[in-house]
Amino acid sequence: MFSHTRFVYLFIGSVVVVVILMLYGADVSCWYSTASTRNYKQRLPQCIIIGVRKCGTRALLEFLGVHPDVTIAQDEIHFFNQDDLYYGYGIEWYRQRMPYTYDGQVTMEKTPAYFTTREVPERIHSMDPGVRLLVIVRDPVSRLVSDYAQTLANKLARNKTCPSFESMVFESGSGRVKSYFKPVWTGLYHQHLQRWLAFFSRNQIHIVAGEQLIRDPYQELVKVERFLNLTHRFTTDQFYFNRTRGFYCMRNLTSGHCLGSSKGRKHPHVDNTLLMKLRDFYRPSNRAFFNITGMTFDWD
Ligand SMILES: Nc1ncnc2c1ncn2[C@@H]1O[C@H](COP(=O)(O)OS(=O)(=O)O)[C@@H](OP(=O)(O)O)[C@H]1O
Repeated sequence: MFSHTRFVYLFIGSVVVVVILMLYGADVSCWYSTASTRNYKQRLPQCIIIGVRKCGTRALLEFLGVHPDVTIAQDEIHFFNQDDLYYGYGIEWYRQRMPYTYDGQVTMEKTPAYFTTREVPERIHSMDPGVRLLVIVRDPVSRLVSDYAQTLANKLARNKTCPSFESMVFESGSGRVKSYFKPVWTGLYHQHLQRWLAFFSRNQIHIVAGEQLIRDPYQELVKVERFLNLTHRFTTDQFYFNRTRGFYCMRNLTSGHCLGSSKGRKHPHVDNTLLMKLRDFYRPSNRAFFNITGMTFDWD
């Protein structure tokens, strides 16, 4: 038999343990509210980061995941862009790839290939015409060099050689930009966005400035918070600048977390005349993009 005093000690001890766990960031809500009352289940995403590849999609997703009302799918799902594979499995397959969420939380996934794949806007629209979309963009010239840096790193990791940036991006005889080369046309943001606007209204699509997310993540995240009608829960101290990485990382009560080493690679040197040619190539598309979005960026 427990004495009265032992019971009091046990009770106080349990409260102390719970408080310590909460201080260390553990979610103990499930201990006092049953899963069924808060409807804990897998849901289709109410918000998708659709692109653009190499513009900061992973940083955006993980930073948004810091918000208590956002739950993110860790992997890129590629459901809507993989015709013969995943899309054929049906929407239930997709739902099962999503994290569990409570009522009122936003489920989010990111697959950058959605932005440039022709069939995807219609497919996402048929899943949910009211879905919110996030598009993060960056200077298309740096985006292209970043894409090349990734190809180069992957080849080197497999002990393979990689053609030069110049030979991949420019035609050998004429020196013209290979506009038909996927890494090049990915940066023609206005063309892709037009296809999305055939299915979604402009106010369903929020554009995130990639360079700004690098410089000051908090400010860009607050804009997304507003776009998604989330309660304001971001604070500046959730993000800290890591000098070694040269990027902002996330902080919780116990530790910090930076993105993996494949994010923020050193870019290979590209000759200035090639960069100038690429700037000329992208300029009309950039301007069309600024017109459609009603936004301007410091790349032109
Ligand atoms: N906080 C933080 N940490 C690290 N990296 C950051 C961060 N914020 C933005 N970025 C930029 O993200 C670029 C990679 O973009 P993505 O995540 O969209 O790449 S991918 O398409 O998923 O492969 C990556 O591009 P590169 O610098 O060219 O590697 C980064 O510039």
